[in-house]
Amino acid sequence: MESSTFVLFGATGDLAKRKIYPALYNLFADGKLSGPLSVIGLGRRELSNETFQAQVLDSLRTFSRRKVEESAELQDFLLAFEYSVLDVGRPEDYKKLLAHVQRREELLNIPENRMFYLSVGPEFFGPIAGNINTSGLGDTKGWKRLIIEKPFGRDLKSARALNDSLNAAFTEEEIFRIDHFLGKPMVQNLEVLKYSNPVLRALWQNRYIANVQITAAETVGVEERAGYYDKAGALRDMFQNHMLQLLMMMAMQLPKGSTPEDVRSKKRHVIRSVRPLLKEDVARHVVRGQYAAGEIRGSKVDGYTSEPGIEASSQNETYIAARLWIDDPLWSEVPFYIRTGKRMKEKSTRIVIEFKEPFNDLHNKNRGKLELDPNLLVIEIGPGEGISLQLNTKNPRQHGQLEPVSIKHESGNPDLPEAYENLIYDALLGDATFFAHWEEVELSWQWVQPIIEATEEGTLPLHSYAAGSYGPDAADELLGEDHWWLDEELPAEQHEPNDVHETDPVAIRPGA
Ligand SMILES: NC(=O)C1=CN([C@@H]2O[C@H](COP(=O)(O)OP(=O)(O)OC[C@H]3O[C@@H](n4cnc5c(N)ncnc54)[C@H](OP(=O)(O)O)[C@@H]3O)[C@@H](O)[C@H]2O)C=CC1
Ligand SMILES: O=C1O[C@H](COP(=O)(O)O)[C@@H](O)[C@H](O)[C@H]1O
Repeated sequence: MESSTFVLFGATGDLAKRKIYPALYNLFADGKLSGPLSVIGLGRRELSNETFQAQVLDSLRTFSRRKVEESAELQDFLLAFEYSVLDVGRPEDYKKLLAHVQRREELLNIPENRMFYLSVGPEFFGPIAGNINTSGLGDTKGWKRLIIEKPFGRDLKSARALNDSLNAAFTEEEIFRIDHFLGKPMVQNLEVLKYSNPVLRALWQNRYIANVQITAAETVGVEERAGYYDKAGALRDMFQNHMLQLLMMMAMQLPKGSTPEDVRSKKRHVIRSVRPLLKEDVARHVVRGQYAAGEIRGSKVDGYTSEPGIEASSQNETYIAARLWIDDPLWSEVPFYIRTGKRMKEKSTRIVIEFKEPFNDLHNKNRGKLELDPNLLVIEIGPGEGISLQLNTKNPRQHGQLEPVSIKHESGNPDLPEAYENLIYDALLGDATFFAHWEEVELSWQWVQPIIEATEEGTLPLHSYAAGSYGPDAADELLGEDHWWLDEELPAEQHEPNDVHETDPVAIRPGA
């Protein structure tokens, strides 16, 4: 990797402290950052370099995955951080910044490679990009890149306007749109799972798959983000970006050895093939919910509208579920069920693939009931990572009765790189595989636009669900004859070892 200058807008903010500094430190400690490092932090408040470095150290001590110990290396790392005052709207501050960047490039003999990370509100993205352009910061002999955070627009129109403003200063190849779900190790593993396992590769299609369920359930509520969340809701906060990205990653098919552009083009194909929703049909395919008071793991919690900063009359959704189809020969007639919500029973992000059971249908039709449990492939994305496959087998201790067992692999490694580490590393390398391309973002907004409009026009009801539950009952109806696989029904939730050594990374466990 060539060395570069990391210019961080929003260096005094929450995201920088919780995610960006720890990610840079972990990359440094893992020996992944080659050459001299130069980080220039920016914000409106006045800070000396020493105070800024002390703040960075504090954030590492609090949030870093790796232990932070006094050492010469740690001192070197901290000395790479310098601070400049910059107000987004003041052109003269960009001139000062350019001089600062150039001084450090010369001193440390760093080529003119510049990474601009915008960890600030989206209203600043356009003005910053414009000022990078006009100040000369963007005229480099090396590369320049832009990392931006979500939210990327509020709807299709604003996302397009935002993209136009970025394109005035950066090409699509230079823009790295962070979706931290794409940095999660298991999400990055999805494609490898498919192409390196002929069994899965063969089964990954409508001939064998009955339905796919993608869930991101959280136990937390709105926390301290009332101002942002009450305007965003689950649709903008999670669904339009993270959930649809998971759908694309799950459904695309790639041959081994594909390039980053292949990955993005296959993802575009998936999202482009998702059957469009008509506004008048939204209520048949989408369920919105809001949490009411309830109990999570034995503790009583307030309802959404009693949370600090939320209006008692708020109609914002904290849960959303949708049923959709991909109009592609590989996936035709396979329903994809997607749901995400706050204050749900368990924290879990997972994909469940339910396989077809033609044998069941045959027996049901001809001879009554056999009722085999379906084969399930469960991909746990977080908080723990794992893969399990539920199969049916005969239990010799129960008169040969058929019962499900699961073959399970848990990564079992708590020290995996975090999403931000993976993504910042890739951006520094210029590898855009796990970043959202503009067309993916635009097509995602296009798909959710009728949901936004139906919500605004009041034709999409808001259902209540008790905190600590699985979401509103209406979301069950969305599945017709299928049903959501609940935490306790899935192999990943079975903890009784029974004949199996607890520490086996790959083990067969008795099923439900
Ligand atoms: N926090 C999180 O977990 C996540 C955040 N994001 C996104 O990341 C971005 C940053 O979020 P977060 O760190 O939480 O926000 P904060 O409010 O904590 O920080 C905002 C930062 O922007 C700077 N800033 C604000 N106004 C100006 C200005 N006029 N000129 C220059 N700098 C300014 C502030 O510095 P100062 O006050 O010194 O000027 C501060 O460093 C947002 O787009 C957010 O949506 C995305 C995912 C998760
Ligand atoms: O982007 C967001 O993601 C988090 C959930 O992320 P996870 O990595 O903890 O699963 C969510 O809480 C937040 O509302 C949303 O903005």
